[in-house]
Amino acid sequence: MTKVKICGLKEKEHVKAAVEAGADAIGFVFAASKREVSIEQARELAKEVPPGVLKIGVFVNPTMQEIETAVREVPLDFVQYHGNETPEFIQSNSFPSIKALSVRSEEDIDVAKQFNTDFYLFDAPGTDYQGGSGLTFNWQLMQGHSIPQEKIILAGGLNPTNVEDAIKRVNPYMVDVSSGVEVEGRKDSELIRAFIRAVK
Ligand SMILES: O=C(O)c1ccccc1NCC(=O)[C@H](O)[C@H](O)COP(=O)(O)O
Repeated sequence: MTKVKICGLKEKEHVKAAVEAGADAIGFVFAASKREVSIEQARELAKEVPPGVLKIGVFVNPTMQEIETAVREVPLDFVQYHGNETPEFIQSNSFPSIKALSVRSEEDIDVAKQFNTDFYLFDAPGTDYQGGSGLTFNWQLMQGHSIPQEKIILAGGLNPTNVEDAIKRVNPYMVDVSSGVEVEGRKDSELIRAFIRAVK
């Protein structure tokens, strides 16, 4: 069954709603964004996440020190690189990793092969921030690549209505959502539940 990551959580009630509804991963954004949280906030939110649900820290061009501090203090299970990090930078540490790639063309999907990471998160290009735009990209571009399906996380503009179709077309290991479970810029517990229901 396709796994689900609910990203950009800032409030305990939404972390609880996601966990209770069966989320497999929770994302905390440590980058310039309306969804940004501090290490202290994330540490408090993480207390609501039981073992078995992954805690993923989202970073944009972080320093190694920033990553190490967050991994230790929250603590995090995965580091999601959502900026222009190089393959060498990502490989210079041993943290489980996800490399986010903005998809405009088939070539953008091939870029994944340069990175030795646990997962690739294919996303629409950012608008206001580096991610979390709420826009979809052309899923047709995900046909015919040679990336192992079990390494693919699909993101970008997913919501309770379109996620079933997205899964049928792309067959990802995991889907990721942020804007699609928000109302007026704030997470919504009912939409979180509806999204997870639609996936499962
Ligand atoms: O969500 C953000 O605000 C964000 C800001 C800066 C870098 C990454 C960010 N989000 C990363 C994610 O994993 C989002 O869930 C992903 O981009 C999908 O977002 P959406 O299209 O809003 O569902």
